[in-house]
Formats: sequence, C-alpha cells, structure tokens
Amino acid sequence: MKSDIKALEQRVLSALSDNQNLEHPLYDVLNELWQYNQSQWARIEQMIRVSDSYQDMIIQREKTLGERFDKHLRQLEKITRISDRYQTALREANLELEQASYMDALTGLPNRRKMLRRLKTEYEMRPESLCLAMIDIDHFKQINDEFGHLIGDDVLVSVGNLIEHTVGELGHIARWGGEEFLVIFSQVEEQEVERCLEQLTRVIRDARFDSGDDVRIRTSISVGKSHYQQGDTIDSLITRADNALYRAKNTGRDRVVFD
Ligand SMILES: Nc1nc2c(ncn2[C@@H]2O[C@H](COP(=O)(O)OP(=O)(O)OP(=O)(O)O)[C@@H](O)[C@H]2O)c(=O)[nH]1
Repeated sequence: MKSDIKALEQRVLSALSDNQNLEHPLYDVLNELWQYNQSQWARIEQMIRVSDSYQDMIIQREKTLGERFDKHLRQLEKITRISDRYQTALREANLELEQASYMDALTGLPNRRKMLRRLKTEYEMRPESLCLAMIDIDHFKQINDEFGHLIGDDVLVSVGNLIEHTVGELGHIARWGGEEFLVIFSQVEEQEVERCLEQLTRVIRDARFDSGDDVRIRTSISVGKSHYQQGDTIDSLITRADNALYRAKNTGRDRVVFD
C-alpha cells in the first residue's frame, strides 16, 4: 500500500514537471493540491520531531528525578541508621545513669536513695513484717587517722562486703552514709534476724583487714535493730533503729541492741 502511494506520488510529480501539461485544465488544481499535500507532510514531520524531542525531555526528566529520589532515599536510610544508633546509645547512657544514681560509688552497694525506695515498696506491701538494722563501724575515725583515708576506704568496702555476704538472702543491704550501713529484713522470723545480726558482729570482730604493711587492722560494729510496731511509719522505724544504735554505742559498742 505504501509503495502504491510512492508510485502515485512519482506519477503526479512527473506529470507536474512535464511542460506539455502546463496548459492542461487540471494542471493548476493538481499543482495546488500537490503543494498543499507537501506542506501537510512537512507539518506532520515537524510535529513528529517536536513529539520525539518532548518524549526525550520527559525520559531525561524522569531519569533525573529517579536519581534524585534514590539519592534522597539513601540519605534518609543513612540518617535513620544514625538515629537508631543514637537512640540505642542514649538508652544505654540513661540506664547507666539511672543505675549510677542508685549505687554507692565506693562500695558498689545500693545507696540511701535506692534503699528508701525499697523501704517504701516493702512498707506499702507488708509493713508488719519489716525489720531494720542500722550498722555503724566503731571508732572508724581512728582507722582513718592511723592508716589514712585510702586504707579507711578499703576497710569500709571490706566491711560492706562482709555484711552483704553474711546477711545473704535474708535481707537487703545499702550504704546509708559515711561508715553506716542499713539492712532491711522482710518476712524473716525475728529470732533469725537476731541470730544473723549476732553472727555479723562476730564476723567483723574476727576479721583482719589489710593496712598496706605488716599491721592487720581490727574493728567492730555496733548495730541497732527496730521491728515494726503498730502505727510505725518509715521514719519512726528508722529513728527507732538509730536510737537502738545509739544505745549500742553508749553501752560499749561491738554489740546488737534490739528495740
Ligand atoms: N575513709 C573514709 N572515711 C569516711 C568515709 N565516710 C565517713 N568517713 C569517716 O568516718 C569517720 C566517722 O567518725 P565518727 O562519726 O567520729 O565516728 P567513729 O570514729 O566511727 O566513732 P563511733 O561511731 O562513735 O564509734 C570520720 O572520720 C569520717 O571522715 C569514707 O567514705 N571513707
């Protein structure tokens, strides 16, 4: 079909180029139709060229947009990874900070803050089974004065360890402050608490602590114990343990005084 049109065009063209046809009555009409036809073809070709270049432009643009989108996606993934790492580090740092705020830096034992929290929880659950032991190292100032504060620190840590080890599962120990420790006993028979505290004074009395040279340091502890009584608050329980400790100090030290 296409070759027929080519042949037809060829015939029209040769007819129009033949001077003998110039006088033919249809020559002008045919010539005009031919010119019009040619200009239409030129327009169609022009439109095809415009359309092609437009398509090229769109393809190019999509490519550029795609590349930019990929780039942004990669950046976003990178930022997400950094943010994940940052959040994990932040969580870990917060956890460490929280643990540090409840721990005594010297002995590694729970501190007063942590103990008060535990005390509150135990008190809210079953106050009637609460028993406190306030423990203080005797004449600790003399150890510091004689051997220095660093050795004093070592003794403090060792006494803390011995208390923790001796009390074991029976209670919870904390460094209450200075050379003072507090133990909470909950749901432990009173007699068993008393046996444990008596054993504790023996353990510390028998212990020998390193002084850095040949001398071995000896010390002892005084203990004041309070047991929940009707109407007790956390404060009054602590005060009664403190008062018992005071009596232990005043009656010769190295002993347990029960309230
Ligand atoms: N090395 C050291 N000493 C401490 C620490 N905290 C408190 N002390 C010392 O503990 C001593 C407590 O002295 P005092 O309150 O007079 O009591 P004490 O000498 O133990 O005498 P009594 O309690 O009456 O038997 C002081 O010399 C404090 O400086 C500590 O973390 N490290």
